[in-house]
Amino acid sequence: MNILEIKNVTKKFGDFIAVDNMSLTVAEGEIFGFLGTNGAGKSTTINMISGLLRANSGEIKILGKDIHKHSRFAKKNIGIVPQDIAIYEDLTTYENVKFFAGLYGLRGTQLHEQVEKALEFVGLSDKHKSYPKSFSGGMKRRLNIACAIAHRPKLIIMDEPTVGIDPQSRNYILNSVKKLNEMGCTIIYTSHYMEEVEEICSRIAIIDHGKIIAEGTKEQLKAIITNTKDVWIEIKPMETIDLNKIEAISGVKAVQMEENLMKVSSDVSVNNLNDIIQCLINDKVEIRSLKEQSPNLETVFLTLTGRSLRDH
Ligand SMILES: Nc1ncnc2c1ncn2[C@@H]1O[C@H](COP(=O)(O)OP(=O)(O)OP(=O)(O)O)[C@@H](O)[C@H]1O
Repeated sequence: MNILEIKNVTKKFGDFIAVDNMSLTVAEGEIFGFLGTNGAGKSTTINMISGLLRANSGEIKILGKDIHKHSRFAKKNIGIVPQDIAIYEDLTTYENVKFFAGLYGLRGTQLHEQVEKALEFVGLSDKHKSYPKSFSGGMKRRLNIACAIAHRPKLIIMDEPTVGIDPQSRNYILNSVKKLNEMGCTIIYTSHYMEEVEEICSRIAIIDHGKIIAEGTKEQLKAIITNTKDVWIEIKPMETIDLNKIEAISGVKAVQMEENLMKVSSDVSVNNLNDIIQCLINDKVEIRSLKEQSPNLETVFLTLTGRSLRDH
């Protein structure tokens, strides 16, 4: 069964179209990745799913039921981990989770037990009585997750939960996502870190300017670009390169510069390495090293949008 169906949804802010006629389905049991640059429309989409924002047109269903006609049902079945940490610093860890779980109608022993379980799940049981003021960014994130899962929703939506946290908390969160999924939850995981999405997601939608421009398993997405090969060329720092000249070489699809590393994506059927090297030599650019790279989601994104996820 589909846990989420988005059909022809559009959201405008004034004249600006943040989400553009988007359609998408997520099946129960998936870890679904939402990959896009800042401003692509991910948070707007999530805010519409959670009922925080209303779409200008289109339809959103949770477990087959329209989210506005069945708003209580939808809220009960969704847990949102927002991008901006939403916790009360003057409430204790326990009180925070209790507050959010209480919003879903949990009371008494059941409320207490589920709050305890959620805290245990995120590894904050021993911080029960502490105030989150003193917490690290990673601990606040974990508390935020506990607040979103205590009412045991079937669909958990995480909006960039690993931004700005230490690597240890990041691993903790990624493992939590996998564990929640094994426990039967469906997860929508939003990120602009393609390594994370590649690691944990069963299916991925690449979103750009409010539109889904590609969707599928990572293998299916990579298949889009099997006709592309990448070469990384390291040059002497501070040297300038005329990228237009490289772009003009036969077979070259995209050129990207990151400090003194140049990435040239070319049509796999064209052998243009000599031309690229010759072009650099002609411009008296000193080459330090050169390597080929197999395709990943970053390459897919770059090929589809002409831009890098990392630029944002
Ligand atoms: N309330 C608003 N009023 C006007 N424009 C908005 C509003 N909310 C979002 N936008 C614009 O809509 C676009 C999509 O924003 P959104 O926050 O959904 O992107 P995102 O993919 O989640 O990126 P980020 O990772 O930065 O949150 C952006 O250009 C943003 O500036």
